[in-house]
Amino acid sequence: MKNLLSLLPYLGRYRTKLFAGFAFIILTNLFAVIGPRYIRLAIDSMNGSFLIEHVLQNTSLYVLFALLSGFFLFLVRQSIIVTSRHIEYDLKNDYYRHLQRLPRSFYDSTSTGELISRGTNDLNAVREFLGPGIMYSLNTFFRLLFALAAMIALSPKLTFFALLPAPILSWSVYRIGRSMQKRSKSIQESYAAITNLVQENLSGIRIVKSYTREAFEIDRFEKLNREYYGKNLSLGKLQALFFAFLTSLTAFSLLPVIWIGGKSVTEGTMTIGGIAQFIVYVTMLGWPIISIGWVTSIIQKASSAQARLDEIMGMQPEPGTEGTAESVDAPQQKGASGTLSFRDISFSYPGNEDRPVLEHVTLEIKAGTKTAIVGATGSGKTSLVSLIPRLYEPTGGAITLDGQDIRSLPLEKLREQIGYVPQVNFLFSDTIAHNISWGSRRSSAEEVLEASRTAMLHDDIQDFPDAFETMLGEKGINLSGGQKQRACIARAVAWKPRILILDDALSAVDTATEARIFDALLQELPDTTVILISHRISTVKNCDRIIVLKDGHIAESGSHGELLEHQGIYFELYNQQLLEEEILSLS
Ligand SMILES: Nc1ncnc2c1ncn2[C@@H]1O[C@H](COP(=O)(O)OP(=O)(O)OP(=O)(O)O)[C@@H](O)[C@H]1O
Repeated sequence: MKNLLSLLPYLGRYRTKLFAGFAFIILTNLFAVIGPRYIRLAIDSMNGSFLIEHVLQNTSLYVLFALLSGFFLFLVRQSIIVTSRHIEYDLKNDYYRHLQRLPRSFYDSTSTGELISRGTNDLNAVREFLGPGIMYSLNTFFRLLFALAAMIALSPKLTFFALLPAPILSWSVYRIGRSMQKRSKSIQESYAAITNLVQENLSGIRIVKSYTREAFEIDRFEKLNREYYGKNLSLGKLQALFFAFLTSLTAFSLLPVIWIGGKSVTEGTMTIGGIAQFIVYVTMLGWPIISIGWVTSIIQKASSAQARLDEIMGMQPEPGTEGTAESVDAPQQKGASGTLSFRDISFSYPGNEDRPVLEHVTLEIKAGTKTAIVGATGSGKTSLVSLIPRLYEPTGGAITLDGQDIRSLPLEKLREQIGYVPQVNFLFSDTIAHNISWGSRRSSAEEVLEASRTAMLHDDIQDFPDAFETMLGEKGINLSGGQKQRACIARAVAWKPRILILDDALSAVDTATEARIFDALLQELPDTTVILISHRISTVKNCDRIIVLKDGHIAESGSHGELLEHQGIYFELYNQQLLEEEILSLS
């Protein structure tokens, strides 16, 4: 229950509407409880003589109060349920905004399906609490308060007997409610697992199809779905039992009312109209008492859902992102010249601290130079460059940009200087023009055209049905692997970065084309500091400097000529690739 306290600031934002809703709940219940008084007066007015005016007058008043109660009930829904929708809107925005600010390392250990499930299923459970949950809790409270007061005023003795089943009711609500909470928590976990499976499967549908694992995946889905279905059925059964049990228990309350009430009428201590009024109250209390069980399950469900949301919302966002202290205090950087310096950098991935990936790397990359990083797979190339935009933080040492520690720069300002093309590229379901200008809020149509030329994608685009306006992805055409990679390079170029990082960015095109594209690219961007990761010597040989990484250390460094003279790892790699080319040309 205390998990729900984190919703207080949201409730506070809409306090006026909520207070109005609170007042409307009091009014609707007050009128609902006043109404039955006129049933008593109407019945008692018939005692001995039948005066139609009395009956009409009292029944009209009863109807009037019922109408007033209905009107305020309408306003209750308008204020409380509408507020819950406002808060749901705020919560969704905050959740998504927070997800955007969480560090890259968070996404290494959390599945997308899990995050989607929390943002939909859990958030919906919280919304149900904020709307129906709060509304029915307050309604039950005031209905009980007013109806009990009216019942005691009529007959304290009869009220006592009518309430005799109440302790059994409360105990049952508590016991069954706990069991329902356990089941709904387990349902939410199952739902998250299903979402994750579907999300992963649809993303990897090409692999599933190429390995003909459709039946296997259908089977996996069915298994999880059966589990989810079974859990829902078991909760449904429990709820059905719960409601049936509570409904019959409330009927038991009528027995003592009729028995002891009847005796009071014969003794002359109560009128028949009084008994009728009393019975209306007892039936009036039926639904609020039953809804205690329902509201309990809503609250319990929302409490575990909020705990799951808080787990994510409590995670530390990336330091220096908008709204955090670091970005406010940090000095404003107006465009760097692009000299990067790695000073004694060590690094291991979060959670893998015993496995160092980089150790004591010291390296200076001068502004405007072109540096290549080569090395065996797993030697730490991607890890090294991912420290530049601070996707991860080094465990030792510091990186400076134009002499300034990058940790002291606002993250946004730092990343504004960098164009990063990762190994695994990604394009959005949007037009090719929007994909290229995406992020670079300042790109004009000419700049998009220019960037596509630099990435040597322009000719391909002209062949697309709607040129730059061609839709990509789900609703549009699919690009070839090489075209996708060049579109991602064009996006980075359109960003006009000071520093351009290309991580194996053209692996899907042949060696000669890769070298040609890079040579052109390097010439087009004379002032940009370029860091290029590639396995191909033909691509890196024209760079100013080539760094050879081996097991997280810099093993060699120099120009193509210098490294060949050195006759080390690079030399071996060169000869190996030369040999491969010769064999290929012979075959
Ligand atoms: N997110 C991660 N969490 C934990 N370990 C990781 C993670 N990413 C990479 N590693 C490990 O870090 C080491 C270096 O990986 P990295 O991707 O930097 O190598 P690389 O030289 O770029 O390799 P490749 O040429 O295959 O891309 C590898 O041992 C890899 O298993």
